[in-house]
Amino acid sequence: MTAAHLLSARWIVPVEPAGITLEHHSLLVEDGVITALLPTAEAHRRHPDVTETRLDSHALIPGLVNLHTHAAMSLMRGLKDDLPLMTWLKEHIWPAENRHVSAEFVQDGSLLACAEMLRAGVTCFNDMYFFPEATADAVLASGMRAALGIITLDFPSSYAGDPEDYLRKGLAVRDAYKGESRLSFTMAPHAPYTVSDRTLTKILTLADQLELPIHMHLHETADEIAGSLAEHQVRPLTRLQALGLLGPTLIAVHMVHLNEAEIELIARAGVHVAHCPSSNLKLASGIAPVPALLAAGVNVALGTDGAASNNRLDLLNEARTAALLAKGSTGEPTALTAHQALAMATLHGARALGLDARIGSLVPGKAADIVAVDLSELETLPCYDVVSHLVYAAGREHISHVWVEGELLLDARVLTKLDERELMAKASHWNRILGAKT
Ligand SMILES: CSC[C@H]1O[C@@H](n2cnc3c(O)ncnc32)[C@H](O)[C@@H]1O
Ligand SMILES: [Zn+2]
Repeated sequence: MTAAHLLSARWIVPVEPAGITLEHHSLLVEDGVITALLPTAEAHRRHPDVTETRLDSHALIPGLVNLHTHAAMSLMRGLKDDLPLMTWLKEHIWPAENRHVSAEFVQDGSLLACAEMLRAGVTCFNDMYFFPEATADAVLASGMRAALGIITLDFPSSYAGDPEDYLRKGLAVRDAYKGESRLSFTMAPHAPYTVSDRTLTKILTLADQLELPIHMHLHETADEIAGSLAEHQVRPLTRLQALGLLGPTLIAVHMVHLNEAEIELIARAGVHVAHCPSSNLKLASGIAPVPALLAAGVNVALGTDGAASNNRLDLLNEARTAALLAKGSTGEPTALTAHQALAMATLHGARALGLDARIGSLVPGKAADIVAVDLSELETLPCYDVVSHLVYAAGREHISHVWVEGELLLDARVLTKLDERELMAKASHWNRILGAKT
């Protein structure tokens, strides 16, 4: 996109202010930033010489924010299905990771995931995986944004030997990519059952010193709670509270098993929740109490989790699933509206990452991270309510264009910076390696 550009669309859903859909409006984008949102006729009068992209049957929405994934696990999609979390992890995923995960694996898997996410309208994702430097390179090649986890586990992997080693390596990656405006970092202890009190305390100190969010799986399964009661005599949240981890920098992933007191506790502490409905359903972990969390004032956003447990990196589908689950589990059709679901897929994720001053809605002053959805296909006709269609009727196949900082990354469903054939060849290569019987 040139220095100044008009994006004119049939509809614009800015997400902020909430509940608004504008018809026949334009976004003026200058040097990657939205500088005006105005009626198209007025935009033509005021800016007659500015180049324009006309999207006459499309809705423009903010880029989607995937608040929890393991991008490189796209190469493990469908490797092992239909198991509960701990059997899946201990008997299949962790052994496969120990044998196969390298910087090359992570780079190829992350590129594949970036391609899939861009084609699904995701412009920013919050990642937690081994070799984050390889994910960083993939993100920069794709043009997306990402928050990368400085991961920690108390056991060794093909990436690091002990918690100090994990932290040293992760912090070095953060130093190496300083100044990359599309990258940020989080402290990412894997889960309460894989990280000790001593390591968690160290991570909290680092997070405070470096002003980084903390990204952690939490209260995912009933077994996790039972294990914590057996080992620590308290539930995981109580343990983290005692360690001082509960606060507005914590992004707690899953939060399926919560009692009323815990919902109040995290609301008061300002903890953010990454709700991953498809992963929770597929691993039979349970259903997170999202309506109760929202009623308590918790910022709830959406994640796909990795492609090995979902098996799609499709955030619009998570918005639909979240809305349907909330209604079905409460018997209340207004428990989670389409507008709320879209806000969870955009602004709420940006807020959890501390990026809501820059992304998450289409308002002047924010970066031009924009998605165009084509609503002229027969699956989305007729159209009475655009937001209803975005959440309940449209699919990722209707996403036509994606921009990050005004840079066109998906043009009529074609990736502009990534080579789809090369990605497919790499996926086949790893398919042969991980699929080989030994
Ligand atoms: C420290 S790198 C991330 C680590 O997490 C594993 N993982 C993937 N999905 C889940 C999940 O739903 N709960 C817990 N852990 C998960 C992944 O395989 C890596 O080992
Ligand atoms: Zn996860």
